[in-house]
Amino acid sequence: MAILLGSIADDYTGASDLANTLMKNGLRTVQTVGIPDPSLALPDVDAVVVSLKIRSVAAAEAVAAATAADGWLRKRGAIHVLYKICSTFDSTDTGNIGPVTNALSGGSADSVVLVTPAFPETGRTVYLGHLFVGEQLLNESPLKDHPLNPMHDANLVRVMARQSRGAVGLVGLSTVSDGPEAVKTRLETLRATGVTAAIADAIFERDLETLGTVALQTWVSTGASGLGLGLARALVRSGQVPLRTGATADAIRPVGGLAAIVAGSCSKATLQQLAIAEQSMPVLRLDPERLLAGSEEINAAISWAGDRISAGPIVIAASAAPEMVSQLQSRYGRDASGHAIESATSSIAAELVARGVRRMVIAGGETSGAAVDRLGIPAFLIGPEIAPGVPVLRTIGNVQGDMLLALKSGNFGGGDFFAAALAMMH
Ligand SMILES: Nc1ncnc2c1ncn2[C@@H]1O[C@H](COP(=O)(O)OP(=O)(O)OP(=O)(O)O)[C@@H](O)[C@H]1O
Ligand SMILES: O=C(O)[C@@H](O)C(=O)CO
Repeated sequence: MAILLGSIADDYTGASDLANTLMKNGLRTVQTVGIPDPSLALPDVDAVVVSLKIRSVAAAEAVAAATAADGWLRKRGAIHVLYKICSTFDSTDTGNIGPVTNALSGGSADSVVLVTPAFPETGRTVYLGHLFVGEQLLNESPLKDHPLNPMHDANLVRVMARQSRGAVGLVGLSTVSDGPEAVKTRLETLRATGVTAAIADAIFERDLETLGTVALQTWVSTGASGLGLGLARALVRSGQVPLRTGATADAIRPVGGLAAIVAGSCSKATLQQLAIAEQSMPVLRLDPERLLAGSEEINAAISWAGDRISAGPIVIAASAAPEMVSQLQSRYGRDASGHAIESATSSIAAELVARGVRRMVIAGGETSGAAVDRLGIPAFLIGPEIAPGVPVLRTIGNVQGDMLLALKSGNFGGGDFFAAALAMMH
């Protein structure tokens, strides 16, 4: 299998978001879970997105996993690798965007890595290096209360510099608006002053087309789905890939079986979606304290599901409002409580699949990563889009048989997302 574009995503929902964008912009794409086993048969594609679960792990671990995935993608012919990060730049001061970007560029002094989390379709824009989420600066948006990576600084040049070895520069909007040659000149100027990575402003898709054109001429870039859009359009425009439209028919063949939703995301959008789902489906709110205490709460959830699931879709959620999340974290620690709850929600997902669930929506990036790993799913075909950033996924090579999944990033989707997703998964 020879590919043109490779991507390494720092979480699984982000990977499906990017794969969806690449498909919509003309590239045949698959999403793998880690580096696939050589025996896994993958279809012929233009792009592969390798999903990793490295957003919130120690930097050295993230660098090792991303470097291995990069080697695998290059061996398959990738001419460019996009490190897919969150459109809200989720990371901490000891976080991984800087170290992984440095490692993938090989510390090369030849070019400056373009970095932009802009994704205008979901309201993420960057101006003078500052990230806006809708109309709010990042640090004033609900991301300030994120359970794992609270974001307190909207100035991405500063955020990235705190994580990086080399200096970080800015490619401002006026330069981006002047087109690819102006961006290249700016990068050259930055390179001469020792800058190794540059945050690029982008507000409209045309800005991302400019950045994609420039990035494609380099080895590596770092960004969210918006930069994926720019790279895909640049590849198609350059004639290296014929434009292909639409999800593969295979990806949307019905799988039957039972349907369930598992949520561990505490993001504002997910909390609203759960409140709306409560009006039309049975919803079980897990008790986080009891989840941390042992397996009784998991067993109780499975038994609750068993009594209801043959009658229609059910929802099981650990999600809680920011005040409750911080109370739990102050008692048990941020990482310990997050990981224990992810482990519990993934056990619940596995038990549901063992009881016949074949269509599943999982809300939250870390939550999805833990559940997909527990299920041992090796890869996904990309189906139609449910909401911006969230496609229907069909498993490839799954030992439990074919399943349809939707891995929803915490902040994505409208109020009726859960019902809308299930309506597309048969
Ligand atoms: N009630 C709770 N109290 C504390 N932590 C919780 C609770 N419920 C879930 N969590 C943890 O919060 C984290 C949520 O992160 P996750 O990535 O799954 O969602 P998200 O951040 O909304 O999604 P995304 O990363 O896609 O934006 C997980 O580690 C999860 O286990
Ligand atoms: O870019 C985004 O916002 C999402 O794909 C994501 O990574 C959230 O986890």
